[in-house]
Amino acid sequence: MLTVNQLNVTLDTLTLAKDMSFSLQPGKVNVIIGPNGTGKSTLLKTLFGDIKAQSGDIHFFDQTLTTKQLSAWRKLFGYMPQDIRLDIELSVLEVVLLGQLDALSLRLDDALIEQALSALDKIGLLHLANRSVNKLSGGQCQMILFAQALMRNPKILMLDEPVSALDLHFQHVLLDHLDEQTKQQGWVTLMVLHDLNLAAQYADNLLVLKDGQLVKSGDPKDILTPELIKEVYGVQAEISKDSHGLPFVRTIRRSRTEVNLSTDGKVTQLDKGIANAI
Ligand SMILES: Nc1ncnc2c1ncn2[C@@H]1O[C@H](COP(=O)(O)OP(=O)(O)OP(=O)(O)O)[C@@H](O)[C@H]1O
Repeated sequence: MLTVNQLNVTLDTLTLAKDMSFSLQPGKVNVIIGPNGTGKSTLLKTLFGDIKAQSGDIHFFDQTLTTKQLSAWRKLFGYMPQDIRLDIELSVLEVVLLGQLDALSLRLDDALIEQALSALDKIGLLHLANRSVNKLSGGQCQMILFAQALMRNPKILMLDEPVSALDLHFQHVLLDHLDEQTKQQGWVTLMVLHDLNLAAQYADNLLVLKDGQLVKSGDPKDILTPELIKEVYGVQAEISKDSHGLPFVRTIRRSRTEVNLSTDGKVTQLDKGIANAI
């Protein structure tokens, strides 16, 4: 179990985690949602030990995150940060193998190569194995980084917006594989998603963040409501059920009168207010 107790993180003058506490169970997919700039990536970086919290503690069963034992702590993780570009002269297979960097420092054997090829095969990208990564599309890069994170054989898998560049097909390939492996391997999986419908379909546990605070957490079926969406995003939404009985969120645009668009396309006072809020 990954446990966070009374976590406080401030960067410059911004409070990005305020007395945050939660526990994440093995074998469960946990999804963080929340507005831009609210501290989602900061939370992942703090859990990974990239950002130091002002106070609070983080445990994985009997292991504790400390500066002294950072490298042992990081061995627990497969971590796919946000928006990484692969601007290097390596093949896809080599980049996936880098997920096993610790093993590589000893020896690169056939079993490791088989594992890397099998990881690519399972996500439908075996045909790219010998391609140079700096010639891949943005979505292909994202899938390759996912395969690399899987190669770590992690206990904790963290992904920051892993489907942001993916088409509909690959969104589901990645998330189905993630869900299946999380359950089979007993990983603690934690990812950031912006798409509330994907979050509702794949989260066993949803963590809703706003302004560095954990506003709500739980089963999406229980906690996703129009009121919550209005509170967190300031957007009107309707929620129905999909064919699996999962919440389906439909957001509703503001009327033209509300938006108060000027006919000549100039930004109005109301639009400026929205831009400032962002
Ligand atoms: N190292 C840093 N020093 C100072 N401020 C930072 C630092 N890293 C991030 N921030 C600020 O902290 C805020 C939260 O950033 P973070 O990346 O955690 O947001 P987020 O919720 O992941 O947003 P998004 O959905 O846009 O990716 C932002 O205002 C960002 O500018």
